[in-house]
Amino acid sequence: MTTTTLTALDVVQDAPVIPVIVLNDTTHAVALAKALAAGGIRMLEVTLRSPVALDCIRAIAAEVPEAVVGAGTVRSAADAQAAVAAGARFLVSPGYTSELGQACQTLQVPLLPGVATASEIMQATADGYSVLKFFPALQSGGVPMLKAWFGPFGDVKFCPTGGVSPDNAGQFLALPNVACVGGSWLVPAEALAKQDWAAITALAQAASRLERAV
Ligand SMILES: O=C(O)C(=O)C[C@H](O)[C@H](O)COP(=O)(O)O
Repeated sequence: MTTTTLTALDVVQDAPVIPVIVLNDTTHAVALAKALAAGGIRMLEVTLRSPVALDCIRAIAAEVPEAVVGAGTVRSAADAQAAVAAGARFLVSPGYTSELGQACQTLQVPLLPGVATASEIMQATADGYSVLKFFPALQSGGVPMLKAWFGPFGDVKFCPTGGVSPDNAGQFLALPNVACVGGSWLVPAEALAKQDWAAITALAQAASRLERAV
């Protein structure tokens, strides 16, 4: 897939789970991306939460062609520009502003905007975004909320993130308006610190085998 053809739907349909990754050590980035891709998880959300996040995105983009690196925790147009300049091929935001939506359209980069209310869904869809991150999913109503949204927003696909785990992922993925889920459990801090790439590949394999309705 090239940057120009990747769509938000491509991002959410590639695998049942998008890993939410926090990296504090640039030297871990390439090995981690390879470990996840080896387990069938190619769409990787590297959060802009650490000072080295952009360097990690740059390294994965340059050295792991089997993965598609994106940036998470994108909060502003400036974040979006910096992430794309580093090589991010999709962006994920915890919330939504029209300024961010406009910036991503100018950058021609797919965005999964974060929403937690009907009004936010209406704002994002009015701006042309129909593949949305539901964040924080569990805390904002979880599965019952998604069922309620399916009525008025049946054309919208969601990636619930926040509080999703192997224990409840199946309940989210069984819904007709859930394309995939996001979660941090594929990259446990302990496994990362120990550079236990085999453990991370095993978690990715299990995640890529989760059944989904969409
Ligand atoms: O930083 C962001 O922009 C985020 O997307 C926050 C993440 O969605 C949550 O940190 C997911 O966390 P878990 O509940 O541990 O899976």
